[in-house]
Amino acid sequence: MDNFVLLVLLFLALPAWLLYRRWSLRRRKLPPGPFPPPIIGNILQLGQHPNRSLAKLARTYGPLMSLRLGSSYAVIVSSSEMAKEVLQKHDAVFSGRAMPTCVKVHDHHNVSMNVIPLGSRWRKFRKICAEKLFSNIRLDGSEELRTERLTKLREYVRECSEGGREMNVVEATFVTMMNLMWATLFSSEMTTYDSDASQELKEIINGITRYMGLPNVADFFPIFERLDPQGIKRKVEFYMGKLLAIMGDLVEQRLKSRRSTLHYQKKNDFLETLLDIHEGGEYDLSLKEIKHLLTDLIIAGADTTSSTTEWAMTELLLNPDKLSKAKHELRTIIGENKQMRESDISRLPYLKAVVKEVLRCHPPSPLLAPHKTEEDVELNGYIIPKHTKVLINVWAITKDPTLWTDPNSFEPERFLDNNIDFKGQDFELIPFGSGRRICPGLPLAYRMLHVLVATLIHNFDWKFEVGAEGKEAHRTDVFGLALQKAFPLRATPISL
Ligand code: HEM
Repeated sequence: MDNFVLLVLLFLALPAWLLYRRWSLRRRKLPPGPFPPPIIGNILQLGQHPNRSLAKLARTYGPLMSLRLGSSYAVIVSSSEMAKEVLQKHDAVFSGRAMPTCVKVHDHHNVSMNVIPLGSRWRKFRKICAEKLFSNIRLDGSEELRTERLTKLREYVRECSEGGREMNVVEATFVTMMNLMWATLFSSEMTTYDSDASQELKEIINGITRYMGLPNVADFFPIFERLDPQGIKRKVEFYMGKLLAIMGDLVEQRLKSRRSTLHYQKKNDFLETLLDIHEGGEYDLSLKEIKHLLTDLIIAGADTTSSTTEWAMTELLLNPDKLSKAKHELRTIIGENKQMRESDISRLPYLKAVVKEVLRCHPPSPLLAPHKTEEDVELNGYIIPKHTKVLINVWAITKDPTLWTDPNSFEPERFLDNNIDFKGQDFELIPFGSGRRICPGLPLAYRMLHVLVATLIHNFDWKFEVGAEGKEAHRTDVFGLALQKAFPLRATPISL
């Protein structure tokens, strides 16, 4: 066929295709959306900051919007009312997971709680998390382990202060957060500040989260899945392999100690609980499932918690009046030179408001994790077909001027005279999601976020220069698995 005939065919096919699309849209009453150019659809409209681009498109097409991303169809939810419909009223239908191609490595896609569909295995993981890992009793039991790690953070900040050293806040919070997680999971210390081990672990976790967060051609066009043209799956396979091997070693060592030590003293951590379940009869939990579950908890908890703490410090340093209020509250209620405990959180309304406001301004998962419909469902007069990818634009909701006065300014005070919380009931603030797929680590993240921020400000002032680039440059973010700061925060602590 020569080029001319091909051109004529294309010329004739395009209007026919447009007519067909209009007809099928009308017939199926899909939500409205921007026109999808042939083949690529609306991919290019996602841009570098999909949360912002989608929020802008939603201003034209409404809170329930259709997009064609390559060969897949997606619906974007952009208002608190629609989020409530999706995550509360029709939760069961919308709680499937759109499986990213890159997690199909080391059999993770068949075992990982983060990506497997609702079903008996997923329910088992969620029950174990809720009852055995993240219940208040369990978390109270492991608090001492976390307090020790916070004391080390305090010592490290003091050392920086005595040496007049500038601190890279995200490095320090990452190490502390990893140590808090490691303490809770394994009652051991993973890394020390400025050490090679901390760099290696950071590289592995950053590698996984960076590559998982990249837009992948193979997700838009499944025919490229095997080819993996951007090499994303190969990279995730490499880093995931390393993390699974670390988990495997920890599990093996613990099993060995449990079996070889005569008067073995049980530890107060998640791994001990998981191995007790594995050896007892309450749930059928294999060693493979334990390794993948631990890997999931680390991947899901790492960047989200440390980047939120970095954002909190950034906003407090950019708003010294808010920093003074938070510090004053800590020093009057907890006392000078004392370390706050997790049980003190409820006595610190301003600190709680700071954490809420940070999660509102900088939700770490701005589109949550992609959901998927399990069957056809009617919503707001439209039909959402089975297997539709559903993105909930939490970022758009937290910047909605009809819900929030002056939504772009950092105002913890907005939370002082109401009970709005981020635990999944108030749909204007759902950084952890809501419904069946709500973040299971929320109770641990809640504790860690408050005590991390408190430890950094309670007994320290901070020398921080905004610089010629201006305040807004410090608020620039990079879209990925977690919404990270574009430039790391550096500031010098001064002991009080
Ligand atoms: C600031 C901290 C955190 C934020 C903002 C956050 C947010 C989220 C979000 C938005 C989701 C997806 C919800 C959805 O699909 O609708 C999620 C899922 C998840 N999170 Fe978190 N998370 C945080 C910390 C943690 C921690 C500390 C852990 C564990 C130690 C954790 C474990 C998980 C897991 C396992 C899932 C997958 C659940 C499932 O698909 O059933 N997260 N998280």
